Amino acid sequence: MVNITEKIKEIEDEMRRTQKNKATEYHLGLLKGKLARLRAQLLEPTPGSSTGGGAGFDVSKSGDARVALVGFPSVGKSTFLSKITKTKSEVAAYSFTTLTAIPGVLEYGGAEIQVLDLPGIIEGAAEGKGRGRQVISAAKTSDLILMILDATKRAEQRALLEAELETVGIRLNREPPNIYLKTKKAGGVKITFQAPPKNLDEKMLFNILREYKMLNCEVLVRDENATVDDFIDVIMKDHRKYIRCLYVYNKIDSVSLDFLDKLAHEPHTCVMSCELDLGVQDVVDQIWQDLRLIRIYTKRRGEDPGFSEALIVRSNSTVEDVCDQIHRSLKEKFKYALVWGASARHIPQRVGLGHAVADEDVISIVTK
Ligand SMILES: Nc1nc2c(ncn2[C@@H]2O[C@H](COP(=O)(O)OP(=O)(O)OP(=O)(O)O)[C@@H](O)[C@H]2O)c(=O)[nH]1
Ligand SMILES: [K+]
Ligand SMILES: [Mg+2]
Repeated sequence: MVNITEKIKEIEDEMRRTQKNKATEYHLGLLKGKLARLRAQLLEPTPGSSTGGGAGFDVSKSGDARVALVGFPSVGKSTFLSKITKTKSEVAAYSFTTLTAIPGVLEYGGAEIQVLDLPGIIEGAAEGKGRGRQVISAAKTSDLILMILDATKRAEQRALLEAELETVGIRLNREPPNIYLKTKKAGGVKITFQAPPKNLDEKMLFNILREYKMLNCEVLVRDENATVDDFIDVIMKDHRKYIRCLYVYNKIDSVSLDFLDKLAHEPHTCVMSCELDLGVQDVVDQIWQDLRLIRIYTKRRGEDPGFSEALIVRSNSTVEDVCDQIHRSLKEKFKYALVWGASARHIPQRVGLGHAVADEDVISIVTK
């Protein structure tokens, strides 16, 4: 493990020493590729060690979605968990009060959302400082990252944390790059650009593919703005995770109104004070929106829909997913469904298994 960390340092140093210009562009691209590979290795679990590698905390997933609370020490993660769930996680003024993952359940609109309170992380977490790697692994398994920030601390805290998550392959509030890559058994490398690329060229991609020993593959770059980093993300796609992130500034009781206003206008951002109970419910509402979960109410023929109990499915779900939520074998008996609500073109609309559902749809399933 030390060995890999040293190698990473060496490459990082070399990249810092190398001036950025046309002549060094290919070399830098190659170094980036090497770096991404080493970092992925660093996160592989090492056999025989219980703490090392990418092992997360031993908390099994439960409920309809998982939200991870990530932040520096003492920003108020445990205070927030204790406020929005029935779980009491220890709160104190000193750093590293929380030493492991503490799960709580947030009930919202009939859904159960698992919220994970995590130990604070510090700069260098991705390289294994503190419990950083475990925290980051837990964050990687979540559907939404809540980055809790202290409104009274320096502004760079957010960029520092983002960099730590970025280093281990988490991509916040971003879509996967629009690059198609398919490995083949033979035929060499074929690279096509849909439009003239602004930041890439064929030679650069060849070099990087060779570094990854990918000698037979087809590449189609659809995005003219794609970068070397995007290309590496596509190659390393098994190690990349695209997760939504909500930035939450806590302790706004201790900052000026002007500053508060500035923070509140940043994208994907909420502000709150757990101490004064300000904005906490807004954060909870935003969590629900960002999770993009869908509530489906079912209705039996001739009866009113059961609004007291919702079935929860993920965004982009279909009637088939709804059937699977109800019972594993239901879709074998499925004839058609009637849908009332936002996804229906007329009311009710008769649909098949492939119909995409929307939040608060009412569905009646008719079986054979
Ligand atoms: N002024 C102010 N203090 C707060 C607020 N929320 C939490 N605190 C205080 O901040 C300190 C740290 O709170 P914790 O909830 O333990 O923070 P944490 O992020 O869980 O800390 P670690 O587990 O050590 O990483 C405590 O003294 C809290 O009382 C707030 O809204 N305003
Ligand atoms: K603390
Ligand atoms: Mg804590």
